[in-house]
Amino acid sequence: MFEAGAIWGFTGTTMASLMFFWSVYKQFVPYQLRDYLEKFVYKMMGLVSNSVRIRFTEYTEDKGLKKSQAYDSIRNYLSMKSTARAKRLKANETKNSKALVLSLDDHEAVEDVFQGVKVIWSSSSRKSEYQYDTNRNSVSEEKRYLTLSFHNSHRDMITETYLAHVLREGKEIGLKNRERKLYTNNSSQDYSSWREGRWSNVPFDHPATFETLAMDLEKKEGIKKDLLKFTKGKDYYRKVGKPWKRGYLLFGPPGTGKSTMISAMANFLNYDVYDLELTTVKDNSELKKLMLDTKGKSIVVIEDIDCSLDLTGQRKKKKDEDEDEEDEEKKKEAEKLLKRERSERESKVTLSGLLNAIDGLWSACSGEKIIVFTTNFVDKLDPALIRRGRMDNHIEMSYCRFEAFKVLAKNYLEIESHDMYGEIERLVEETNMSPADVAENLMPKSDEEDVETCLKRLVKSLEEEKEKAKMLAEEEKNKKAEREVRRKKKKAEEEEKKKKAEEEEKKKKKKEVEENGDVSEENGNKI
Ligand SMILES: Nc1ncnc2c1ncn2[C@@H]1O[C@H](COP(=O)(O)OP(=O)(O)OP(=O)(O)O)[C@@H](O)[C@H]1O
Ligand SMILES: [Mg+2]
Repeated sequence: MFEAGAIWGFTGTTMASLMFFWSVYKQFVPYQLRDYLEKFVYKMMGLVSNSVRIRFTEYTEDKGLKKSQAYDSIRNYLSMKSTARAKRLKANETKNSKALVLSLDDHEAVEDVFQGVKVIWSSSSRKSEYQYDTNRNSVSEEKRYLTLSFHNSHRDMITETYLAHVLREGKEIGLKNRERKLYTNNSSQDYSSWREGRWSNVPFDHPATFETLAMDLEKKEGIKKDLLKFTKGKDYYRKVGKPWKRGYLLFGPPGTGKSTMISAMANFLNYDVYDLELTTVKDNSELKKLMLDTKGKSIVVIEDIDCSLDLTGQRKKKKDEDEDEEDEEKKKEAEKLLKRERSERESKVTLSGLLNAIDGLWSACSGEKIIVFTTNFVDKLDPALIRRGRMDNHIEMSYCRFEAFKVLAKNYLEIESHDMYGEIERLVEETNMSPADVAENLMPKSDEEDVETCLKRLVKSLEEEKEKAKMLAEEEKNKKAEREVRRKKKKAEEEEKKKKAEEEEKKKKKKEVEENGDVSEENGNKI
């Protein structure tokens, strides 16, 4: 008995040669006859070969000549196979792709084996000469297509399993090779007046990675694991009935790497980034549309959420209570309030609108999405906004400690250790300096500056910072003591006032009693 594979091994190769022969020489046949002859040739081949052919065209004609996604995915898949096997390749510079895309050249064939079954892919093109341009001139247009040929006995496996495998793999390759984008929302005014899309984009090319991110190593590994688990969790999320998305809240003082972390996340996952500027969003429905316009495999970012909108329910109340806040803190707060008030005038997005945008019913439209909020003041956010399930992972970005310093020193000075490390370790653990400031000190300012100069500058800065912090703490202590004295004085004055008022009251009452007594005496005498 003959094995189907064996027959295909013989006839398949013959067929591929015949197809190749036909695709090369058909151009010499008048095009009026070509379709007719092609049908005939394929019919004859079908009779002797037992092979099945599926054709995938570059453009889907039924959708007004839209580029076929299946064709692109197959081309990506074949580019992987053909670079290794085919003799003639074609290099394309494709829009949205960061590298050249190599694919099968026209009239070239390549073999693929899946679950022990051999298939042949061939690439062809056909010139159609009955197209007309806008001036009614006849123009020829090349229509490309890929043909998959296989033995009839594998029809079910190929159509059900193999094709799904090819499309899936091809899509993955396409996503990996695509040029990633940084999107930013156009203000509602621009959007309506200029008829632009809701999002504008530029190529995303931030160099930050988890390797260059300075933070506690254990924490960093935890975040990477969490992200990887998320990307592989499609089935899991479906099983537990949750939309496939995850929220991260990054909080910490300025310059601790919150924005850098977002870029590192995007580079790690190969995702696009949507930087959502809430202050320019007109209202809740606009926000909903913006979110609907975002694609999967992306990170939606809202920076400085505490000053984007009036989402901080407790802020005013808290401000009244905490009269003892530092001056600097007050200044920052005032600035943020001003920014917020300005934004309130422009935007009518409310807390509930934002909550809906994050996890309303429709937010699950396109899966695999990460939402990141950043803030300098985590305590001031409404708990509803950051509860687990909405912001699943709360990550504190802290001042630079020794672990983080070592990463920065490796990035900026290419060193792993130095005699001064002991001193620096002690200083960074005692001082609150942001990684941004540490990095600035480590960066050589000229070619003459060597490692030692940079480390010395850092030590000097750390010492100054420590001294400053000490002075500030002292000042704060004095201020606190002064405030306590003032408070006590105020209390004593109030008590004195109260005492005086009580005495006055007593005197008044006594006088009244005395006067009333006189009157009653007078009245008594009269009676
Ligand atoms: N953890 C870090 N690792 C590496 N570089 C860092 C880190 N933190 C800060 N930097 C450096 O400092 C610069 C500023 O950091 P970044 O913008 O990420 O801070 P941020 O926390 O977002 O600050 P803000 O709260 O003001 O937005 C970055 O360009 C980066 O070079
Ligand atoms: Mg930032």
